[in-house]
Amino acid sequence: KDPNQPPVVFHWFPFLGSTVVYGMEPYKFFNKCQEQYGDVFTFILLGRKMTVTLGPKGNEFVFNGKHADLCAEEAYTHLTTPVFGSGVVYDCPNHMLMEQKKFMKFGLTTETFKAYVPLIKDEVVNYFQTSPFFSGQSGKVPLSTAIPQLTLFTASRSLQGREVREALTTTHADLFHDLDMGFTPVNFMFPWLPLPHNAKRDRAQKAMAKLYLDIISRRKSGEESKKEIDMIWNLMNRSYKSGESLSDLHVAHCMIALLMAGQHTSMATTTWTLLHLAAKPEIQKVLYEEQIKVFGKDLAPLTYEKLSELKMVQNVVKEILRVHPPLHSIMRKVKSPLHVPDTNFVIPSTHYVMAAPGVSAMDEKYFKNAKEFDPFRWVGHEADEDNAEKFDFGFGLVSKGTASPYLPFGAGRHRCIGEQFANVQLGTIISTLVREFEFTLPPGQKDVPLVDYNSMVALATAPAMVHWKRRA
Ligand code: HEM
Ligand SMILES: N#Cc1ccc(COc2ccc(/C=C/c3ccc(C(F)(F)[C@](O)(Cn4cnnn4)c4ccc(F)cc4F)nc3)cc2)cc1
Repeated sequence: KDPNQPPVVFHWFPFLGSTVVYGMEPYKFFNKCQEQYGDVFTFILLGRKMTVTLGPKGNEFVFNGKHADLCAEEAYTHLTTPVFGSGVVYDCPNHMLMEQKKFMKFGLTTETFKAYVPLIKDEVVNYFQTSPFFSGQSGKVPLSTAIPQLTLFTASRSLQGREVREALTTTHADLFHDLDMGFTPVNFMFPWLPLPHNAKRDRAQKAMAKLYLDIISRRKSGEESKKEIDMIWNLMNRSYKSGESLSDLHVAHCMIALLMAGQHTSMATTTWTLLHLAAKPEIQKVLYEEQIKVFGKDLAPLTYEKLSELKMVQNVVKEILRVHPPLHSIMRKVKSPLHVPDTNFVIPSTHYVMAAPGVSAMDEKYFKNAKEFDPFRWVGHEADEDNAEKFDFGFGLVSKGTASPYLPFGAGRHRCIGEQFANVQLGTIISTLVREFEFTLPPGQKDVPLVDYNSMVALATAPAMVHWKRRA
């Protein structure tokens, strides 16, 4: 027992360690360990030594650690590169990822969001006008089936572009599913296992990349006029500071990365939102009244400018991300022995570090009635992050999120660049659905379903059924 190393969580079997109890219920595991060992402890995850640092200071330690000491690409590349493709995100040096994120942000401007809102709204209306789950005056819908389709259609029509939208519902629908099956924690643990689903994943990755390459070459030959602004147009013909251009293949791989990023986080967040609104109809009423206040009693069409006036929609999204942050574990590989501030601990370079911002986001110390879904708690805190300290890592100013208990989009060098797009997509979907329907949980069901942690993001256990009724 080395006094300079964090305590190791008790476990019966070497290698397996705490894998199952962590994998099944990460938060229950983290809270139990926090009570027993404090904010810094090490557990064994399939033979890997994971040193967890909890609380605002623990979040700060991982998110704002020096890139020389903490490496994201070594922690994630086995999971992401087989799915996204080579040469991008975690399959390249960090300074190139910083430039890729800068390119991506160039494609996520106010002008693009203004164009995206009507496209997203049309996809939502088209969905519930054609989906068998939404025929008649009332009915029920399994959100675990419906929402992944809704988020895929809305994100592909806007950010991905029309050709990708068409392909994902026809020629490439099954390929997307095969690729998606490869984006799972099991691969995180056993990337090298020659499982059949990995062969399908690899075939799907090549086919998806080819779809983007064909679109890019058609656009370069002038066949397609630049009448719409999607992320493919934005990434084409970009060059790094070194002068090296972002190749068409790497554009394709960045687009797959953005497709996977947006799909999993948005479908989880949209599903949890509808479940919590169904559990609290009084909040749906407040949202509906806000639509009337902002758009008039005839409910004028949604616009990007007006979305920012929908404070209650924003508070609902903030509260959903507090109670259900999609990414429950943030990991880095330790590159050199690392002292943990305010402790005697030095973490050796054989370890990984893990942050779990969701633990402090659900801690009574920072949020009263932390377990309660209460969007009103955010009223008056609209601009909290705007005052946080900001820094530019190469893709624009981001908040360093210094020692904050609430970091659903991370902080520092690896902070999310999709936050604004996610808020536009979620805000438009929620507003369009609330105008049209009232949702309730199935009769007799008191609360939202349990969390299924076996996917890449914290999902609602299927089928996540809700009942709906068309508004008069
Ligand atoms: C509710 C929606 C979302 C949430 C909660 C979310 C959360 C996060 C978090 C926590 C990180 C930091 C990961 C780490 O530090 O290891 C991150 C990074 C990132 N996210 Fe998101 N994300 C969301 C949506 C999106 C969307 C829609 C996109 C793309 C359009 C996106 C693209 C990215 C990228 C490119 C990174 C950078 C990864 C890095 O620098 O290592 N995210 N996101
Ligand atoms: N037996 C067993 C057993 C054991 C353990 C378990 C549970 O173990 C775990 C461990 C970790 C995790 C999730 C972490 C994690 C990290 C990174 C990423 C990501 F990189 F992919 C992402 O950040 C995602 N992202 C960001 N923004 N939007 N999406 C991203 C970045 C850039 C990008 F361009 C595209 C991206 F999409 N995804 C997920 C889930 C489960 C289950 C079973």
